[in-house]
Formats: sequence, structure tokens, C-alpha cells
Amino acid sequence: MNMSYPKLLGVNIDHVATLRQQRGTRYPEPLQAALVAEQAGADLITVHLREDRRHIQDRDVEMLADVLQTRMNLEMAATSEMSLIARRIGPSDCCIVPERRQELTTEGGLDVAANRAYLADYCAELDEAGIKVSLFIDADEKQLEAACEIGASAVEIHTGHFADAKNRAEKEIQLLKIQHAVAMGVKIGLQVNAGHGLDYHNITPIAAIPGIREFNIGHSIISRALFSGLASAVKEMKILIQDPV
Ligand SMILES: CC(=O)[C@@H](O)[C@H](O)COP(=O)(O)O
Ligand SMILES: NCC(=O)COP(=O)(O)O
Repeated sequence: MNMSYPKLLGVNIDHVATLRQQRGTRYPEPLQAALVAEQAGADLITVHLREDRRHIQDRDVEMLADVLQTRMNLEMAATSEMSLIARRIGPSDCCIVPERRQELTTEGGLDVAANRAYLADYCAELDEAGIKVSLFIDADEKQLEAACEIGASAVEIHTGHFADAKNRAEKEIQLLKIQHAVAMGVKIGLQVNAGHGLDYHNITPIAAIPGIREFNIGHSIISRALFSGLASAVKEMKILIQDPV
């Protein structure tokens, strides 16, 4: 289906920082990755400043804010520390994500429905600072309704359960949930983005869902970059998210 808006690729560069932090070296430099990704067609750069600082560091966010030509999507937990950082640095976008210290990676969506009042105030503060807020949620009607109710303008549908599905039947179930969530999100007026665990093999059915505006993809792009170079990895993914002509 030919959509009337461009589909945007957010390249998540956390995984470049992971490699650096693992050894405490000066390389690889996430900033360099961001600039190469932008030059190769990334529409935005996504970074997750985790509370435990396991990959992206405060200095990365600060430097990126100075040099990015596109825009920064800062993923963060809904804590007061992160709100202060975001309002000081002023990324164009913030995506609020749940965080657990021991998790290997983000395991699920934010429970907006159970934390409406807190998140409404939290998002309002960012909104007042001119930051566009998105909520990282599971493909779940209750969460979409809650996101809309608290005034979020965007959501990012967590595609990790789809990516992790062990067999075809489970994948189909997860895909249907995402399709339904995207349609509902668009209907109630939200900008709908998607991300987590998307790769060169599983992106096609997700990219084919009408209504998804931005795809935030990191791990698979940085992994492919090891063998084909970052610019080529970004260009290849950018092609895959577009509708076939
Ligand atoms: C929220 C999300 O999906 C991203 O932040 C991404 O997964 C980053 O990688 P880590 O989960 O390894 O921090
Ligand atoms: N919000 C999802 C994201 O930024 C990238 O996730 P992943 O591709 O690294 O799993």
C-alpha cells in the first residue's frame, strides 16, 4: 500500500556505546556512528540513557544534542533525574520506557493505564519544555486508551514480543496484535511508531502495517554494520521500511 507520508528510520546507537563501555575505551564513538547514520539516511537518532548508564552516557547525549543534523529521540525511564536531564538538554523527542535494572534489554511496554496521574504530570512537564513525548507501550487497547487520555501525542508500539516469537503461529498472533494496535492508535489520533527487536528478516510485515510513522531500530543495524559497514546497514534498512513501489 502506498502511504501518503514518509516512513522514518530512527537509528538506535546504544549498541555502539555498549561495546565501548564493555572495555572502558575511547572507542567506538557513538557520536561518529550517529553522523554516519545520518549521512546514510537516518531520519533521527535514538539513544536510551539508562539509569544504570550501561551504554549511553550523559556526555554522549550532550554532545549529540550539539551536533545532530536530524533530531534526537531520547529514551528514558520516567524518573525525576531523567526529566531534569531531558529538560536541560532539550532533545526534540523523548520516549518514556520502563526499566528494570537486571534486564538484558527492555522487556515490555510501559504500564500507562496503572500510572495515569503520574505519567500525565511527567509528560506535561516535558511538553512544556517543548519536547515531544512518546510512550513505549505494548500492543494493548487499554494502554493506547490511557496514552490518549493522558495527552500523549505519540506512542511507540513494542515489537519485541513479535520479534521473540518462537514459532509461526505465535508470530502471527503478535503481528495481529500490532496491526490492531496501530489501527486503533491512528484512529484515536496518536502518532504511532514501532520498535524493539526489529531486524532485516522480520521488518517486512511490520513495515507493511499502514499507519506506522517511525521505526526505531538499533541492535540489528549495528550488528550488520560489523560486516557491511554502518552506512550500508542503514541504507538497507531504510529501503526495507518503505512501501514497495
Ligand atoms: C526501549 C528500547 O527498546 C531500546 O532502548 C533498546 O532496546 C535499547 O537497547 P537496550 O535494551 O540494550 O538498552
Ligand atoms: N525503541 C526501540 C529501539 O530504539 C531499538 O531497539 P533495538 O532495535 O535495539 O531492539
